[in-house]
Amino acid sequence: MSTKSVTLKSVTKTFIDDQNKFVHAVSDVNLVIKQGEFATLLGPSGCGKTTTLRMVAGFEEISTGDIFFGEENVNKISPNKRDCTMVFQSYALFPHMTVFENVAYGLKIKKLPKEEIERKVDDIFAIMNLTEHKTRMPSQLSGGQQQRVALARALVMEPGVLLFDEPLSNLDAKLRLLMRDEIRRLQKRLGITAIYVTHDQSEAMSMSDKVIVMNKGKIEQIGTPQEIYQRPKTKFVADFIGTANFINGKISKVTEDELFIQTEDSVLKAIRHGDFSVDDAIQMVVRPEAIHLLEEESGEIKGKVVKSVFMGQTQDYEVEYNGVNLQVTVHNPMGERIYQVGEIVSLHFPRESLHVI
Ligand SMILES: Nc1ncnc2c1ncn2[C@@H]1O[C@H](COP(=O)(O)OP(=O)(O)OP(=O)(O)O)[C@@H](O)[C@H]1O
Repeated sequence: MSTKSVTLKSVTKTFIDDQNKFVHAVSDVNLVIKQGEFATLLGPSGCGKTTTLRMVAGFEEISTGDIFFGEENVNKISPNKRDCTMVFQSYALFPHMTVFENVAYGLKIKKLPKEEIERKVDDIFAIMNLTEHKTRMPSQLSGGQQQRVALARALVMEPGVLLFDEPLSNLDAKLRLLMRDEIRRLQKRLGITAIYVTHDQSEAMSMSDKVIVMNKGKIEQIGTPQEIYQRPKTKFVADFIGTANFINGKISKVTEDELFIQTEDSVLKAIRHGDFSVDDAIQMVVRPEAIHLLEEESGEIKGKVVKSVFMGQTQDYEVEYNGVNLQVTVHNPMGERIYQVGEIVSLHFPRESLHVI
């Protein structure tokens, strides 16, 4: 299987809606997905992720810009000639064909010899444990099984690029988790380049080498799941991925690797990433699990507990600090001191947990 990189250069898509108005669905998207990489387009409904994927597949013509598979510009190549296959949310299996015939269909169209088709389909069935369902009709399979057949049908074509359009949305929560693992396992095993569209952040975080966060047709940030979570570039990214607390402040001192930030009543220290100057008004992002709560007398920075809820695996707090309610999560609270509503606590912000945007 010769997998390919995918490059988007200044790609835009403008639609004209029913009222003859322009809709800028995708604006100036630049992106490189390396060979064998699993990249996820993530963002809220309407951010342009499906349109981007459909342009890669060739289902949607691009308005301006270029798309490359490897070195080849595919702008003018029709979808059926592009070296990619798409797995859809709706499975899109042929209801009148058996599982075997569904998976063999694309190879038949390609006019491969019968024996080769049988060998390839059998191989993919073996990899995916689908052999026992070979002679069944799609209607005799569960949703999860149907989606696995749809995945087998895409993989058997040995495409240069594999595309996924929210493939797990129709499955129940437990099956979604299993399928995530299965897709990722197969993608790694085959070393195939994959582009995956979802609005589910945990899906994106758990599967991807690279996450591309989109908002209003533009890319907000590209990074590994860790980078996106720990070092969001914008407020939008911080807010969209996980739970984020925001603290306003002003830079009071800059050293080679640290920032000192003056808040209303205290000075906090953060690790410096990027260029900042003294007096810059900034906002810090801090995740709920990164804030430590200590007894009142243990530190200088004080807050008041306004909510304290036992959630089993965690104790979730809201702590009022400088007029803002911070979300604080303590994992594995067994054996930890539980603070009650109304108590004054000390807040500790480890410097690596404060990220300045
Ligand atoms: N054929 C079309 N004609 C007009 N506008 C369109 C068309 N297709 C998409 N749009 C608009 O383009 C924007 C981006 O749509 P797109 O489907 O790419 O978003 P999305 O992020 O995939 O959202 P969702 O998760 O809801 O599918 C939206 O404002 C949408 O209404």
